[in-house]
Amino acid sequence: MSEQVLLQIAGVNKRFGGLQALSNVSVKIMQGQIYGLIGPNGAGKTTFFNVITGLYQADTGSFELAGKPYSPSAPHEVAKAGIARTFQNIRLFGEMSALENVMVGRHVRTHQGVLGAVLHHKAARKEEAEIRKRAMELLDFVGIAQFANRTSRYLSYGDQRRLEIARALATDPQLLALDEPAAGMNATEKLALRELLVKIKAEGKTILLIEHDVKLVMGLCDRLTVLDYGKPIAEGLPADVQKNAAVIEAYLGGAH
Ligand SMILES: Nc1ncnc2c1ncn2[C@@H]1O[C@H](COP(=O)(O)OP(=O)(O)OP(=O)(O)O)[C@@H](O)[C@H]1O
Repeated sequence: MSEQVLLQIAGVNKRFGGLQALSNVSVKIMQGQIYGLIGPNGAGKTTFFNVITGLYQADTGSFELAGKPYSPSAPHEVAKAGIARTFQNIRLFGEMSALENVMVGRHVRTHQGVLGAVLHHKAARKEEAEIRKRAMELLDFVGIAQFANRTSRYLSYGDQRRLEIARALATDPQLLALDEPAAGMNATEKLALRELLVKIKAEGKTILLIEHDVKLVMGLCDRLTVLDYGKPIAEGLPADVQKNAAVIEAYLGGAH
């Protein structure tokens, strides 16, 4: 199988006042990989996600997705370019049904404007039916089709996380960026999440994963980068990173 680079990011710096939150961070993620980003609290992982998804502007850095430069200047532009993300703190539309949440995600890829939808043009109606169908398929794919019509805030925590992933997948992303998807999950939910991520990978998607659960990261990721105080201190295969002295010192040897 010929390996292709999907995401290449080089030389990212980001400063908040006196704090250098990211120092010369670079990653190269190959198509179809699950790539992990780990590090102790405050290491800069979420800041890096926010930079690559357009929520924060980097001070420096170059960004390439599938061989094309992209400019992470605004979240909707990033979604159009083919990156979808979830958040550390779940951000669903709580009063909307599970199905509606996924349909909203799908709208990034649709053609009829808001006006078409409002006026219920024939083409808009047809597109809406297609969106609904695809959204149902995605709910089924993540394993919560039976809750399609349930108001999303009444879903269990694990199912809300699955719903967030379904909504992100609805944009047909080339890269799915997950910010601590296992946070707050019990062991059974984590196991199910792991299976879901393996299934998403099997569909040919590329995943960038921030995760605190080291066992999950080590078992799932093809490669990973470790950040500490905003600096990359190791990069490579999980088995090698696990043995790296700087990593053990900074992270694995501590709370884990
Ligand atoms: N908007 C901001 N303004 C000022 N400082 C910020 C901002 N966002 C993040 N920081 C700081 O940047 C550093 C990196 O934070 P970040 O949230 O990226 O770390 P993290 O690795 O994701 O941590 P955690 O594992 O706890 O989520 C921290 O010191 C944090 O306080």
